Amino acid sequence: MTTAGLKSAPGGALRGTVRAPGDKSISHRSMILGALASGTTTIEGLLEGDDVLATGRAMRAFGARVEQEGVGRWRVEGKGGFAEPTDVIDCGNAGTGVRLIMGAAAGFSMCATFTGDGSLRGRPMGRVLDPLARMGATWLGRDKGRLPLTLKGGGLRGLVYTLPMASAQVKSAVLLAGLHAEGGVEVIEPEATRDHTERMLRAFGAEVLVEDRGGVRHVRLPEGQKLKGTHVQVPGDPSSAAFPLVAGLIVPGSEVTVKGVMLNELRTGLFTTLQEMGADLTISNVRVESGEDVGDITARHSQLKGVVVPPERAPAMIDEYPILAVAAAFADGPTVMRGIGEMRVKESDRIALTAAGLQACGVTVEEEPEGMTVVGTRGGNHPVRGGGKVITHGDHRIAMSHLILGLAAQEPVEIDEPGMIATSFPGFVSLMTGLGGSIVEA
Ligand SMILES: O=C(O)C1=C[C@@H](OP(=O)(O)O)[C@@H](O)[C@H](O)C1
Ligand SMILES: C=C(OP(=O)(O)O)C(=O)O
Repeated sequence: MTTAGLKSAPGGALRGTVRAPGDKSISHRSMILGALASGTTTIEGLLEGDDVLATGRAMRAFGARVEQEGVGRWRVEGKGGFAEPTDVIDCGNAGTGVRLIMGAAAGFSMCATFTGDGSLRGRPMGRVLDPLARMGATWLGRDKGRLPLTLKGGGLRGLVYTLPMASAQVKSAVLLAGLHAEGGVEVIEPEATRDHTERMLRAFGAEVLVEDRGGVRHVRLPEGQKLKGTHVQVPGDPSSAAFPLVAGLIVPGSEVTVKGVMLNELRTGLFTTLQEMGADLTISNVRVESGEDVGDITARHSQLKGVVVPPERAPAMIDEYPILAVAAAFADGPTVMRGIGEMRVKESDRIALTAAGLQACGVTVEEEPEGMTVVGTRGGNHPVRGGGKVITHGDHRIAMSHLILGLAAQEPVEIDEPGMIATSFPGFVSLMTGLGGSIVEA
């Protein structure tokens, strides 16, 4: 892990074709469902980022055999359930990992103690502990359900649960617990969130019933579902593809293609928003891989204009607002982002850090409790200054977003802590330098 900072500098156009790394959400789920299932699950294209590797180690601790067979190729031998772990489960930096694993573990009559890094220990776990407790699980831990905590599961009853916030992690925790709950579970989503758990549960042989009732999704998992190992082809991660694609849009003269990007519409809100801003983004070669639409996306340098992002689009692009804010800095006029309070409880307070990072680079940003407005500098007329030293608080997306900004600004941009980039996008620096970007140790 690099300890020095990193610096990105403006230079020539970015050009080339790259492959998106495996999707993080699907990679976590392939490990967890593989471990819960009976028999063999083979995975291709797994994201070998630190978050997913921590989930793989956790699955071993719960009794599964998890082996790497090649680059991105893994085999999970599930035992049809979890066995009690003999040590603390450390989920590292991964909210997705710990929340989904707690849901899965709650189904079994055993105790498991969970922890994570400093960032994860500060994030709210009550959002999954509340529904799990209603199902009959118990837990002991710090105030407000922060990690570390011990969860005791087993003997769960069914639950009909309306999500109090748009969170695929909470939905997934309830569904995974529901695999071993009397009467099954139903999750009601007033705002649709990424549906990978539903799709993948089906691929592992479970019956999942999804109904849209007046714009509200009802996801029902009937009692008694059994999972069987399967093959998972992990598609490219749109949240990671966002970085080289936005770089292609804001660095003059650029043309960047990212191949194999998942196009699930509950994940592609950023691309829709960029197109509304006037981005030259073209999608080609659309095909279906493991039940998900996948395509190749080409971004050409574009003069963007500011837009109002519909708040209801937030769940489909929640991790992409920091990089959208960077694109918005290069646009003509303000870009208004609202309904994004969830950004404050990610790896960092992403509204505060995005605003602070952009302000350090000479961009005007107005912060709101659940939103922010980035005032674009009208591209060539008033270029983005850059030159900031950005505090990332160990947040990978804050780090990558500001490094992208530095490739298109007038002065280099420095970030303090690049090590965490490996949680979601271990090849980020080499991929960007391969396209012609200048990113070096600070
Ligand atoms: O389910 C998932 O894989 C994820 C859901 C989102 O979190 P929330 O469920 O907290 O919105 C997202 O931010 C995270 O990166 C991955
Ligand atoms: C929020 C994120 O991940 P997680 O919640 O899994 O830590 C992310 O990757 O941007």
